[in-house]
Parts: sequence; structure tokens; C-alpha cells
Amino acid sequence: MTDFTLEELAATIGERAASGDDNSYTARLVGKGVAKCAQKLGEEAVEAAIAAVSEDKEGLTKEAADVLYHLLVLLHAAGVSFDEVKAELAQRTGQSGLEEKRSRPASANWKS
Ligand SMILES: N=c1c2ncn([C@@H]3O[C@H](COP(=O)(O)OP(=O)(O)OP(=O)(O)O)[C@@H](O)[C@H]3O)c2ncn1[C@@H]1O[C@H](COP(=O)(O)O)[C@@H](O)[C@H]1O
Repeated sequence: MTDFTLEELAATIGERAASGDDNSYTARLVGKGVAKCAQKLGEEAVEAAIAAVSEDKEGLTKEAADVLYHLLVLLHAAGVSFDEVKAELAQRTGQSGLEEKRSRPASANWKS
């Protein structure tokens, strides 16, 4: 277990994006705009899905890291804070529909 947190990564992304440093991948990507950031996220998500279907656990681990990083970059570029995403997730916790789904066995959701 590491002491890495997504909050710290989101903060680093904000700092690097504001730096204007040409050596910063984050700054270069954010500088290309929301559409480019969204395209990169989509590509990384597809690569993660392919790794999963291929049962490539090491590949999936790396691609999942790429997805999380590029999601945070896209959120920054689009002006949505990670706190807002967390608040949305927190608000879903305890929602009756979700709780009910969780308490049912997965097979209860299968179409017959
Ligand atoms: N977590 C990451 C991270 N994950 C992936 N990447 C970069 O994402 C890129 C994805 O690779 P690709 O081959 O798909 O992209 P590319 O061909 O270089 O770029 P495109 O021309 O396709 O846009 C690589 O250049 C990776 O280095 C990351 N770059 C930065 N970080 C974090 O962001 C921090 C700040 O980085 P800089 O902004 O570079 O200072 C770093 O310390 C890390 O913690």
C-alpha cells in the first residue's frame, strides 16, 4: 500500500497545468483544449478495456493508471473539480435504489 492519493495527483495536475512548462506533459495536453483531453481519455479507456478482455492484468493495471490520470486532466481542463466528483459519488451512497441493487445477488439483475 502506498500513501499516494488521487487528491494529490489532482493538485499536481492543477499546478502543472498552470505552470506553462513545455516539459510538462500535463501543461501541453491541457493547452490543447478539452476535446484533445477527452480524446486521450477515450483512447486510454479503450486500451484498458482491451487489456481486461485480453486478461492482461499487468496491462490493465498500467492502462487503469493512464485512465485515472487522463480523467483528472480532463476534469481540470473542463473546470470540474475532483471534489465535485467525490461529492456526486458521496451523494449516491445510501441511495435506496443503489442499496437495493447492492443487497441483491448479481444473478437477480440478469435478464431471464
Ligand atoms: N500520471 C501521469 C501520467 N500518466 C501518463 N502520462 C503521460 O501520458 C502520455 C500518454 O502516452 P501516449 O503515448 O498516449 O501520448 P503521447 O504520444 O506522448 O501524446 P499524444 O501526442 O498522443 O497527445 C505519456 O507521455 C505519459 O508520460 C502521465 N504524465 C504525467 N503524470 C503525472 O503528472 C505529474 C506531472 O507530470 P508533468 O505534467 O509531465 O510534469 C507526474 O509527476 C505524474 O505524477
